[in-house]
Amino acid sequence: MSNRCSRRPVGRESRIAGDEGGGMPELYDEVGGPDGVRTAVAVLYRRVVADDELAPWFRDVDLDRLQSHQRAFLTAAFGGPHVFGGRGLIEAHAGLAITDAAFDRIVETLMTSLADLGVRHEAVAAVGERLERLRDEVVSA
Ligand code: HEM
Repeated sequence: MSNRCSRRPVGRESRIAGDEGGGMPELYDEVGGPDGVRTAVAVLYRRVVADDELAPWFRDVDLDRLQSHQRAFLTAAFGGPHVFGGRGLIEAHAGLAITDAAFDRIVETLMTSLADLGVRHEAVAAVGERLERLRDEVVSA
C-alpha cells in the first residue's frame, strides 16, 4: 500500500478527494495502527498542554476529555468527520472563540508530531489537508 502511494505523485487535492468517505487506512498503517495512534495522541497531548498558545483552550478541560479530544482530532485526520458520534464539530466548538492562529497551531503541532514519529512527508501533508477542510467548522473568532 505504501508503495502504491509513494509511486503516485503527491497530487495534493486529488489524492485526498479519492479517499473521500473511505478513510485513509494507509495513513493509519503508516503511524503503526492502534499502538501508533496511542503514541501519537500521547505526544500531541504533551505538546498541546505545554504550548502557551494552545493550553488556554484546554485549561478547564479535564484530562480524560482532553485526551479524547486529541483522539477525535487524530481520527479526523485519518478517518474523516463521519466518525464523530454526538455533537457535531460546529456545535462542539461554538462559543470557544477559536482563532485561525490556534487552528494552524494545533494542526502544525500534529504534523510535527507525526513527522517526529517517522510518518512520511506525503502522509503528513495529507493529514494537514484533511484537517484544513474542517477549519470553518472549528474557527469562530
Ligand atoms: C480539525 C480540528 C478539530 C477537531 C476534529 C476537533 C474535534 C473535537 C470534538 C469531536 C469535540 C467534541 C468532544 C465532545 O463533545 O466530547 C471537540 C471539542 C473541543 N475542542 Fe476540538 N477539534 C478540533 C480543533 C480544535 C481546536 C483548534 C481547538 C482549540 C485550539 C479545540 C478545542 C476544543 C475544546 C476546548 C473542546 C471542548 C472540550 C470539552 O470540554 O469536551 N478543538 N473537538
